[in-house]
Amino acid sequence: AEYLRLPHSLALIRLRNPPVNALSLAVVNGIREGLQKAMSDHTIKAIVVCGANDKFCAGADISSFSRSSPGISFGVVVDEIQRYEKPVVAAIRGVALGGGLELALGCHYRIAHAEARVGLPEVALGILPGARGTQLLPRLIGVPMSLDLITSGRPVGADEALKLGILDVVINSDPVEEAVKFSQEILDKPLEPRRLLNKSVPSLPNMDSIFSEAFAKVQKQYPGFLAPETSIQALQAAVNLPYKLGIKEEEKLALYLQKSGQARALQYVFFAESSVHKQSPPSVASWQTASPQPISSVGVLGLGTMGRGIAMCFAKAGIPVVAVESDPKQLEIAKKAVTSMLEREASKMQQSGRAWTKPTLTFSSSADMLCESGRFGQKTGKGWYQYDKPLGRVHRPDPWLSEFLSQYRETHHLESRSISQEEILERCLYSLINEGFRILGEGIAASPEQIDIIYLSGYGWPRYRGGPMFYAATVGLPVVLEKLQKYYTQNPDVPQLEPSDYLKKLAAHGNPPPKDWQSLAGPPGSKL
Ligand SMILES: CCCCCC/C=C/CC(=O)SCCNC(=O)CCNC(=O)[C@H](O)C(C)(C)COP(=O)(O)OP(=O)(O)OC[C@H]1O[C@@H](n2cnc3c(N)ncnc32)[C@H](O)[C@@H]1OP(=O)(O)O
Repeated sequence: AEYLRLPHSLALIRLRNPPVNALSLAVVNGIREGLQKAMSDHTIKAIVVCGANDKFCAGADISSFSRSSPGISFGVVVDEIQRYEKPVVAAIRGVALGGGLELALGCHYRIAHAEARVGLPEVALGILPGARGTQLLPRLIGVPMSLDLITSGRPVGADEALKLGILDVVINSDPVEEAVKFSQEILDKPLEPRRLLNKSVPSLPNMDSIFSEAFAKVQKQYPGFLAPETSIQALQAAVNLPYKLGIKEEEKLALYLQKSGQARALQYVFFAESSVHKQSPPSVASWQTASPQPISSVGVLGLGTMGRGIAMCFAKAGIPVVAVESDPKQLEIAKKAVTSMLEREASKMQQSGRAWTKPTLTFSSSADMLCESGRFGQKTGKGWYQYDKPLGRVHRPDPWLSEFLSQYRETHHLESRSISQEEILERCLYSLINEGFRILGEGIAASPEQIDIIYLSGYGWPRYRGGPMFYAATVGLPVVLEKLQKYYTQNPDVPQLEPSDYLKKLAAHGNPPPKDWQSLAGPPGSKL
């Protein structure tokens, strides 16, 4: 941060850390030194805080989160500012987010440009506004709006922020110039009413129900996410405890979130999302040089209009298709439709004198066998389980199924054994992850981040787990490798379990983070 003496006995502290003036340790120290200088200089009467390059501050430097504990010591700076005996005015352009808004809340006044945006988006990173945000915001704008803004993390525009009371002045001109004029006008005004830490949270008669509704809302809206619920607990502390104890509770809850795997995963996702926008396919891949890959068989999930069309395309190309449809009615319709399409195709080809080779089109029989026995699942009260009643939801094991499975095993010469939840999870996930390593090694996927973002945005993978490749790094690559080796030895007929060379190469380096994988594993192959 830079310190400048301005005319009219004013000091200017300008945050400078491109591109978004994030709060690194150096920036925080700079702010503190600037403030101390201004306080000890008796010729300085007021201080304006602003950001360089048309941005106030986008909060803590997310890239350094793994090295420090964000928020905690910065809260002390925010309190110090409030207690200063000279007015401190925040001049906001661009964004004041996270720690950036907390800094502004510490200031005695906040002036912003009409196009500025302010907010506390910490929940999106798996943390909470831990530098006094959860304690100061409700003192300024009340509990209901603080709950809304903190649990959603949504930033608001300057006009809305003015209405809510977060900002004092919104202008269309330069906020620094405005703050300089404004500072001179408020020099004689008492600072005590501007110190949020000495205010109490506006009380409401129905506070308990406001909080219980907020808990219910976030559980429904963000299932599995820890940060929104934990933020509500911090806001409860703001209501129930004096400031001194409230900030201790905020610190405790912030630490709990920082240590959770969710924070690490969500911070990884923040950078992964921004990097996938910039990445192009691996350098070896190009539409000009790409050659088709051999396809030996195809699986189609779902036999609606699209699924049938896709199955037909492959069948017509002579590629074996396995199609799975769980809805028995849809399956019947699809079988008839596909058969008649194939027959039409065959007769067309016969008429044109071309040879017709019957394609292999196999429907999975397991669900059929149950349905053929009248077991349509919950709707008939029987399926893989028996239910309390048709359409009932309470299920219990069915002796009929044990008999069915034992016959099935006999027919297919399968040996029965119990499979733990752990094995199910590992075999499903690690084979998926293994495929991820394979396509990285082949140069088909540009980066682990790309695979992860596809899983987060396209396959409902929980954002707070960071995607399958990040998950592999969380578990540890040597562990993933060892487990795959074990399962492959037990199931040599399942090629998906054979550890990929790319994974082997990386695991030889221990457990490097995803961002280092490509440099460690060397250039990808050229399958594309
Ligand atoms: C020493 C400890 C101090 C502790 C202080 C107290 C702790 C408080 C907790 C927090 O503040 S958590 C952080 C809260 N802030 C955010 O979540 C903001 C995240 N950023 C954004 O929403 C957007 O980036 C933006 C600021 C609205 C700008 O969006 P725009 O579309 O204009 O640009 P981008 O491409 O997104 O970003 C440009 C560039 O900047 C990097 N970046 C953005 N924010 C941060 C950040 N907070 N920390 C580090 N880096 C940040 C972003 O990754 C881009 O970088 P690139 O290299 O160009 O890809």
